[in-house]
Amino acid sequence: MKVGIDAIAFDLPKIYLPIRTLAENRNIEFEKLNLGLGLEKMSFPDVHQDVVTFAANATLKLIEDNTISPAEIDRIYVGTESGVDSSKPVASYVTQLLEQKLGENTFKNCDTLDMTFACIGAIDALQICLDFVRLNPDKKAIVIATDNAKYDLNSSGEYTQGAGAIAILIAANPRLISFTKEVGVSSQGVFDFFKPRRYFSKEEAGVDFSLLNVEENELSIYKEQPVFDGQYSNECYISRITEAYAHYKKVSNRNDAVFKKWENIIMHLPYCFQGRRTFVSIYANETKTVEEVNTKDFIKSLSKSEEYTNFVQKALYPAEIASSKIGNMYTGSIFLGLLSTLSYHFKQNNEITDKTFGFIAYGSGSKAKVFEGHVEQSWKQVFTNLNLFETIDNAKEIDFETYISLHKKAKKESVLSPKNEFGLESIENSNPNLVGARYYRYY
Ligand SMILES: CC(=O)CC(=O)SCCNC(=O)CCNC(=O)[C@H](O)C(C)(C)COP(=O)(O)OP(=O)(O)OC[C@H]1O[C@@H](n2cnc3c(N)ncnc32)[C@H](O)[C@@H]1OP(=O)(O)O
Repeated sequence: MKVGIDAIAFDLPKIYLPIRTLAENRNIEFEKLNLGLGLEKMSFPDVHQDVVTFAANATLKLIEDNTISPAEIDRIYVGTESGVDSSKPVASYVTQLLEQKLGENTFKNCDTLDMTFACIGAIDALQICLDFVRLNPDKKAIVIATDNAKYDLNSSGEYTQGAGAIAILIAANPRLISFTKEVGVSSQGVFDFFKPRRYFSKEEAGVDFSLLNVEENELSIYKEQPVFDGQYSNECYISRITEAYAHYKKVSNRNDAVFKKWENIIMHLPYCFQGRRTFVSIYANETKTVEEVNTKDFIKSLSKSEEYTNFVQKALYPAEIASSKIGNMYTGSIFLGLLSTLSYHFKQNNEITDKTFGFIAYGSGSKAKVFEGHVEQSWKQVFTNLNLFETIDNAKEIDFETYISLHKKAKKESVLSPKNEFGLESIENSNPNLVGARYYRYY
């Protein structure tokens, strides 16, 4: 029996800052960001948007566009590293919101959960749900990847920002992608990118917690932006992925260059060109002699060669298209790559049924996973009304001042008023039993 992704939906920010605008204001060469890292636009959440609204909107679309009966859904598992609460999961906000539209108690018997392991949390959720359906073929699960990839102003992560959610339906005999069981894994505990809990005095926190009965230094917050070392995080990404690829060959009992069977390679993309800049090591190990690979600057020159550029254009480019215009989505990034790749083939009218995709996931902290998926016969049916590229191209450009005021949360009015979507309405600050509760509604 095949198990995998039966349907997919997304919700993305509707506003963006051109990378050229950011480059000009930060005094960074635009060519470095555009030609060197592949960046074109940076999507940014509006005032009423957060990881909850992205997740709820994507899931509502998934359910409505695919006429899924909510009663069929046994699990809703969310992968996120930017939750809005340290205890109450995003999943519980999502079911609460969906019930506003779909009816009270719709998800009463549905198992809901958040999973966090930086950018790989939604892949972990996917694999747990795949196993669940393998054991219970008559049941279905929804996995949601939702995040706001927000970095400090003026940091080297600033130009890689992005946000949004992707929701997928996991089922037996899927229409889109079926997955084989083998998974290559590599993990190592490191501090390449993390979001530590920090303790604050009431004054430092700068928030009115007067209703809470707290002592000095009892307030702790997670900063939305990570602590990170960019170049070290790149090294960890490359090491874990190379190791997970080797492990994948071991667990799947293969000695050949497995990537050669992959029509496309769908990687976690923290920015557009990270995949191509990394995969060159695996490409070299699999296709060149040890002497060549160990020659000084060999990998660097291979990465610029016509041979490798042609390979990138065929295998990796389709997943990069959306990334260059959205930015990082943390957990959602690998699923955006899948959407982008399938949308590309749909637009080109390519026949890719039965083709194999290689999936390469990474989460800081750190862990990588490598596995394979096969394109199912009815994939085009799912893509008929998805319009990913059109949706991205319809986003509204914002200017630098608007971006800064959104980043600093100084802007109070949405750039684009919410319409036909869930939006954040208010945050409780008067009832002591509910301080900090977030209220949303369908606009
Ligand atoms: C965060 C996650 O989601 C989890 C992860 O994956 S961790 C791994 C990735 N880490 C991150 O994304 C953390 C946040 N990002 C960052 O800190 C930084 O963006 C980064 C470390 C990823 C990149 O650092 P950077 O200093 O901006 O860029 P750098 O590594 O020097 O590369 C610049 C590229 O532009 C090229 N370049 C520079 N000037 C150029 C020009 N004028 N024209 C063309 N190309 C140019 C350089 O040659 C280089 O490309 P190659 O190495 O392929 O030759």
